Parts: sequence; C-alpha cells; structure tokens
Amino acid sequence: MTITIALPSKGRMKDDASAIFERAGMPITAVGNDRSYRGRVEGWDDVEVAFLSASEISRELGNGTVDFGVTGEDLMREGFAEVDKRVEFCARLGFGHADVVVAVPEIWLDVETMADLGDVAADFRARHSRRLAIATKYWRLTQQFFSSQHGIQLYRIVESLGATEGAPASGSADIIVDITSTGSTLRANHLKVLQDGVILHSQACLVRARKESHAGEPAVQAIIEAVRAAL
Ligand SMILES: Nc1ncnc2c1ncn2[C@@H]1O[C@H](COP(=O)(O)OP(=O)(O)OP(=O)(O)O)[C@@H](O)[C@H]1O
Ligand SMILES: O=P(O)(O)OC[C@H]1O[C@H](OP(=O)(O)OP(=O)(O)O)[C@H](O)[C@@H]1O
Repeated sequence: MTITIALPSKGRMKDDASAIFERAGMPITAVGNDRSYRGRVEGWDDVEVAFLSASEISRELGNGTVDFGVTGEDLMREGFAEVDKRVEFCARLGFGHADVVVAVPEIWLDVETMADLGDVAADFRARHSRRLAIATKYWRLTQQFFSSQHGIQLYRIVESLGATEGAPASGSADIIVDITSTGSTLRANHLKVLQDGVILHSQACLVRARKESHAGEPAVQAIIEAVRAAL
C-alpha cells in the first residue's frame, strides 16, 4: 500500500515540518525540481509526499484523500465537526503555536469574562437595535464556544477573510475571534483577550486520517513512531 503524507508547501509551517521528518530519519526530497508539489522519502519506497497549503492539508485529511498530514489543530477543528472520528492527532509537533481567542475592545472596561460578554450580548439589541457582531473566519469554533459552551445565543457572525482585528475599529463588527501568537496585532488594534476567552491552544500536529486500510499496516505505525521519537 502507498502511504501519502501531506506537508506544508509554503508558509510558516514548511521548514519546521520538513526538519521534523529529517530528524525522524525520513528525509524528504522533491520529485523533479524544487518547485514540484510531489516528494518522496529516502529509504521509504511506499511513501509519497504531497506538498499543499496548511488549509488544504486539513481538508484532505478530513476527506481521507491523504493518509497523514502536518497541519494546525485549529484548521482541523474548524474544518470538520466530530473531527476526532475522522482523524487521529498522533503528535503535537512543538511549532506553529497560536491561540484561537475571543477579543473585545480594551475600552470595554467592565467586560473581562465570557459571563460579562453574555450580559452585553443579552442587552445589545435593546441598546443598539441589533445583535452583537463577531468578526471571524472560525465559524464553527465560535458557534461551539459561544452557543454550546457558554449558552450565549444572541450574536451574529460577520465573516472575515483577513484583517479581522481591524473589524471593531472599522465598525464592521463589535468583537473578534481570531488567532494570536505574540499578541502584538491585538495590542496594535486596542483589543484584549477575555480571561476565559481562549477557545483553543493550537499548534502543528501530525494527523492521521482514520482508514480501515491502516489496520495492520506496519508502515503506518512506523511513521508515527519515527515522528514521535524525533520530538
Ligand atoms: N501568527 C500566526 N498567524 C497565523 N497562523 C498562525 C500563526 N502562528 C501559527 N499559525 C498557524 O498556521 C496555520 C496557518 O498556516 P498558513 O497561514 O501557512 O496556512 P494557510 O491558511 O493554508 O495559508 P493561506 O491562508 O496562505 O492559504 C494555522 O494552523 C495557524 O494556527
Ligand atoms: O499575535 P500575533 O503575533 O500578532 O499574530 C497574529 C496575527 O498573525 C496572523 O496574521 P498574518 O498576517 O501573519 O497571517 P494570515 O495571512 O494567516 O492572517 C493572524 O491572522 C493574526 O492577525
């Protein structure tokens, strides 16, 4: 059986992902030239590498069109409901750290927790004749966190495709849900994270698509063990 591993072709995770495989004794080489989107692993003839973007990798893992992939936990959990039934998170790789957080304007002095925000959301319509608007590209994580975990139902999601942190200042939303790593983008936009507003601590993971064909396949276990040993 040929096993396909999807690795980041660009972006912030690319170099760290290939370094982990190198340390795992699975050096990756591009097939053809450097810009090729296919690779192989020296000494592992049954393994093929597909170079894709981190968001494509999460989609292919969830659909089972690749066997393994390196991508952010946030992208997997946002992309698929009941993601743990579709995939196994085999290892946290120690890079690509980012928190998915709820952030509100710093000048909302009396809003420090999700309970405070729930009170604001409940009063919002009476005060402003509309629902509290949340800018985010993390629809699923936002709905789970607000509605299921915190029982907050009165809000509206405004889809953001970039520069989410600018939405409150520009007036297109009241608050945001986005990722933060150093916190500098939030600070620059005068936003603060709520005390209990961290939805997910994300990092890059080795993820396996759950497939029947993996049962009893020694190479599948060997890949997981090699990567874990490299951490
Ligand atoms: N400071 C950061 N900003 C954005 N993403 C980060 C940051 N730190 C870590 N990450 C993680 O990197 C991943 C996204 O990586 P990247 O932006 O390279 O992928 P992508 O979404 O596929 O790219 P593109 O949007 O260009 O198609 C997510 O899992 C995210 O959590
Ligand atoms: O907490 P910080 O260190 O400031 O990082 C957080 C910011 O970094 C990302 O933007 P970036 O423009 O890097 O990437 P993107 O194109 O994936 O949004 C992310 O969308 C945040 O805006």
